Amino acid sequence: MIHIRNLNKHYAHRQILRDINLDIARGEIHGLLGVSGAGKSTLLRCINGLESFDDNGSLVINGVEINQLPAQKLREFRKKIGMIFQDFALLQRKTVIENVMLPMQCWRQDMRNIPQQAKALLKLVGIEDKADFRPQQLSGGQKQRVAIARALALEPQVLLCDEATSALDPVTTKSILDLLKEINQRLNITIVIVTHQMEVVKATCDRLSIIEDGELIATNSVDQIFIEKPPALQRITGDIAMSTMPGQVGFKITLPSIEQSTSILLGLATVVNQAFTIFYTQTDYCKTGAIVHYYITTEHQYHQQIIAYLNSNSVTFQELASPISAM
Ligand SMILES: Nc1ncnc2c1ncn2[C@@H]1O[C@H](COP(=O)(O)OP(=O)(O)OP(=O)(O)O)[C@@H](O)[C@H]1O
Repeated sequence: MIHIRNLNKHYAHRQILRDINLDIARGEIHGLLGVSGAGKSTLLRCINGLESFDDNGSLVINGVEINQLPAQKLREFRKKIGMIFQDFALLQRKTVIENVMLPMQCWRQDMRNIPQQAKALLKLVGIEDKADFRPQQLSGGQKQRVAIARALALEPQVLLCDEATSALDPVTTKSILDLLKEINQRLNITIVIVTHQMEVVKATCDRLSIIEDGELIATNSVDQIFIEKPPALQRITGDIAMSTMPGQVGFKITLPSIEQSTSILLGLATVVNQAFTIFYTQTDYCKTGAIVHYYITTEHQYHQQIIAYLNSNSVTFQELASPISAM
């Protein structure tokens, strides 16, 4: 659906995006995660055709190469891409339904059907009763629903979300994310979500890319990224470095479900004669289920048995730093 190859972007002499290569499948919800200034929004604007990029790069959406597309063709192409923003970008002097009708009026569709189509969109996003309100009479979540309805007005194939829930409280964020998932399922729209909120990615996205200083550092399914926790993700989450007590060995064990945890931990207890302690646990609730990270310590004599046991059960693990070996 979206194929990006060797995409570089400069502002004046400063390079903002570096050799981005990324494939996003039709119907996927893809997250772009990174710290502030990493280049997420710039990449989103390139996908939307709002920003140009270096000549040698390629960005193909639904079979159309958009690099250097003539202006009129680009305008036509952009009809198929909807976008929503953190600040909603609604016209304050127009009513809710007028905001939703605007893109259809601009593109001169059959004017008779427009009010009916706009009402259907408001129903889809759950605010048909607010059609005649003005944006300032709505809550943040309701405003974002209007923005989503307007973004869907031209029946886009792709919906781009730029920090769309960053200004919302957790409960409203969840309701907007649920709506995006419903739209993705019902309309089979490909969704790209730019965010710095880890919970948004976990709850909503199928796959995830991490951007750091303009470079795409990691791309994978969300659960695989949270199982592997590459250093780029740890830099965003600010994970604390755990170490063991002197004379002990420590491991971070990652298990892809709570059910699997029980059997692995029971097996581990047998291997070390029950002599281990779980001193910290952390759970990542992803769209596909819970990924649990256990931090354990045990006596040094069990070091090799634990490694053999974890390897034989294909468990993802990391050894924790030991103060003894560091001395
Ligand atoms: N129009 C512009 N002119 C010059 N530099 C720009 C422009 N737009 C963005 N930048 C720079 O490009 C870099 C990436 O910005 P971008 O907005 O893409 O980052 P981001 O990851 O989306 O950050 P945030 O999460 O804060 O929105 C930043 O250093 C920013 O200062």
